[in-house]
Amino acid sequence: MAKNKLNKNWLHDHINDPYVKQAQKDGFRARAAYKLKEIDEAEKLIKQGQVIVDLGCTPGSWAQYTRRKLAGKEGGGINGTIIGLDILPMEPIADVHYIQGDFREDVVLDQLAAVLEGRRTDLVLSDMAPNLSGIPTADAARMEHLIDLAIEFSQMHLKPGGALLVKCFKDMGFTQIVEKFRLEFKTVKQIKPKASRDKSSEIFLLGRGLKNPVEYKSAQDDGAALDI
Ligand SMILES: C[S@@+](CC[C@H](N)C(=O)[O-])C[C@H]1O[C@@H](n2cnc3c(N)ncnc32)[C@H](O)[C@@H]1O
Repeated sequence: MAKNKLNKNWLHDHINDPYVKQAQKDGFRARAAYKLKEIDEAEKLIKQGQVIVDLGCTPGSWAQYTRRKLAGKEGGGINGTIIGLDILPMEPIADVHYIQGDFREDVVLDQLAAVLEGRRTDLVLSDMAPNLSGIPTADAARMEHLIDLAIEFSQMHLKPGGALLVKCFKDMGFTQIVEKFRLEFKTVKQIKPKASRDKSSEIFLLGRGLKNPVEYKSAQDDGAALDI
């Protein structure tokens, strides 16, 4: 199909999408908020007082939803901690600690660890998706790499009873990713929320309860890069 026609079809679908309209009404920056809302309502993931890490947070609709769930009744601050991370800049959201950086870099992992100050998290969310090259094997490898890193991060920073929710694509190394989840988590669930477009192969994996939590060590703790 010609590129112009594809763009027109996308625009038509976008304008008529009920979740896009709802997001505008509810003040969410993206329709993606409803994917997290649906999963959260079914799985009871987000609770007051939690420490939550939101990987790939820009433009911020998951962080907005999470913030609303942790907000106090009187509309003051939040009861809990939200840390968002993305390569791209994000317009600030009150009470959300935002870090700009690439999750694949050790220095960024150390920044996240510094903000956590030794606290283990209750919930790690990852809606990260790599820039696609159009080469299926390369794209699957990039997706798998991001999810491997999210699993490693969870082993080091999740509470033993915590949960990791990641976005996957059925046509991007999905079987291997499910296997890895089963190795690392006590329960694993596949979830396709209604807000996730039918024609997309997008699916979410929810892992609960770590089988092999490990202690966090920064690259510097390993003595890897000292130049003195
Ligand atoms: C689908 S968007 C996330 C939408 C977000 N959950 C929301 O509700 O607004 C995916 C995000 O993942 C980010 N991303 C992709 N690779 C990343 C990486 N290596 N490190 C950090 N962020 C990354 C992208 O920049 C993009 O903003």
